[in-house]
Amino acid sequence: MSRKKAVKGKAATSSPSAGSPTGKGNGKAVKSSPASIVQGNGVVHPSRPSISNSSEFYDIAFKVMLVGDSGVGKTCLLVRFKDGAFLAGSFISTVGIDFRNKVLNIDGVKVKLQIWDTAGQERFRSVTHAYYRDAHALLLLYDVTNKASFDNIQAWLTEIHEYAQQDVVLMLLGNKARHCGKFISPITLAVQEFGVPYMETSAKSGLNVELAFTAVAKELKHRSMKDPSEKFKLQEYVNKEMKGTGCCRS
Ligand SMILES: Nc1nc2c(ncn2[C@@H]2O[C@H](COP(=O)(O)OP(=O)(O)OP(=O)(O)O)[C@@H](O)[C@H]2O)c(=O)[nH]1
Repeated sequence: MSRKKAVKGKAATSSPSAGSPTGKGNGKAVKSSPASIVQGNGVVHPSRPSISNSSEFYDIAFKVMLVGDSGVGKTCLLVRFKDGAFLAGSFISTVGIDFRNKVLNIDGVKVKLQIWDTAGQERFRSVTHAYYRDAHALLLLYDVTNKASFDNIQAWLTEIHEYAQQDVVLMLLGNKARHCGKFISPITLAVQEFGVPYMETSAKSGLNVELAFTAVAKELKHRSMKDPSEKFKLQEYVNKEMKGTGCCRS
């Protein structure tokens, strides 16, 4: 297997807010960065991301997209995974889309994840639609403390079925969860009805964040290697490794 070199992008976000597939949202602050690939008018050019070289080598690479309502914690989840830090303070909504890379060692194979952080706001929906078809995996986030974000899951799933590849790896993440015993919240129970692998995370504490990306990387690696001797079941793996049941907010 020839080893390739990873490239690194910078996360960048911005704008006022309000957004979900159903148009609901919560108005917030503005943030921007010179590394953002969003142009002045909010139009994104998928073929011209801002990238810089990095010295990390990898064997296989995949694109993973973070989607979900504005404010559920997509940017924070990515920052926690990439930098091990929590973006505390006032909520600054993402404008358009941006990405960060991380190379994971999955059973001796270097798997590069190029993780796209999308804006949850309705007004960027047409921009993010263009990226769905290239995504190998989608992490659909909701906020365990915000029922509206859970209620919007079905609308997000409809979008995903419309724009993403049929065989895309899909996982639901209930973010802002907290490890607090065996109690299982009504939302957690209801999420199981979607028949999509799910787990609960906290970008704030770091709970299960590494696991969410590792599980997806394992699934993608397993599919691409097509090794019949190696059986991998995403939900079973997550259930075995997951800490906490996420009944509380973090
Ligand atoms: N308590 C708690 N707060 C969180 C967590 N993750 C994110 N937040 C907070 O939730 C707010 C929104 O987080 P973001 O990561 O900006 O949300 P987003 O989904 O990227 O929002 P858009 O960019 O508008 O799509 C911020 O104030 C974060 O500090 C978490 O795990 N626990």
